[in-house]
Amino acid sequence: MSFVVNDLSAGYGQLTALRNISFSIEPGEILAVIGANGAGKSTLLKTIAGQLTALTGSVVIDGEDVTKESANARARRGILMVPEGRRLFPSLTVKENLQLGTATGREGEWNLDTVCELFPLVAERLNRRAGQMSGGEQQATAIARALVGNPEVLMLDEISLGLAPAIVVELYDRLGEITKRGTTVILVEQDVKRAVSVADQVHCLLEGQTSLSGRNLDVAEIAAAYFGTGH
Ligand SMILES: Nc1ncnc2c1ncn2[C@@H]1O[C@H](COP(=O)(O)OP(=O)(O)OP(=O)(O)O)[C@@H](O)[C@H]1O
Repeated sequence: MSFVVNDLSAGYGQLTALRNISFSIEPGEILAVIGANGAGKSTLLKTIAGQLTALTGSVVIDGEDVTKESANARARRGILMVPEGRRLFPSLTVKENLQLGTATGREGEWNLDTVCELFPLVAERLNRRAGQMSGGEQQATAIARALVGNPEVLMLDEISLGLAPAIVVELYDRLGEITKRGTTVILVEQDVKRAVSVADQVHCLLEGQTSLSGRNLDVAEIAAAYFGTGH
């Protein structure tokens, strides 16, 4: 499955928050999107997911242009996002939250049993209300909820935000299990070192535009692009 973003722009009313972003990802690769607060990272993910309308450009999965499709239609194609802040239903149990993730109707390796194997801390808490769990447990549940929808492209928006370092390491450790099944991962991460350590490609945004992108970039170069001191 190929995934291409070409010349994508988006915004809010008068504000163009994202300008002319292009990249392509191979199956099973991880692309890290990095940039300072307000750089446009979440806007990029929301536009790919279809929650925001693209002003220019296209999102193409497996040769099919989905730019005009609704967010639900894209989810049925396997373009799924774990949003910043997780957005679980706090009064529902973990299991009920996971069951909502199957609404994509997609067949595949991921189901309640396999996500529980991947995240034992989710397995132990299936009957707990989501709102009663720790941030790390909620984040694992949010990722598991997206996985049961059997994504082709899994987008993760700042999964480490506000979590204890140990749980962040545990969550990142699981990414290999996800990509080895061919799922492509796009992750937004503020921690440049962590992003570089897991990603095959890095895409750096500065004020809505690409300041640097590619493979095998070094951390100093990325840091310069992140802060806009690279040129
Ligand atoms: N719902 C919205 N309405 C209006 N402007 C918005 C909205 N969401 C984001 N913006 C603006 O769009 C720009 C990009 O924001 P975005 O959330 O994509 O950045 P980000 O890189 O994800 O930052 P953060 O790390 O703070 O989440 C910012 O100037 C922001 O203020």
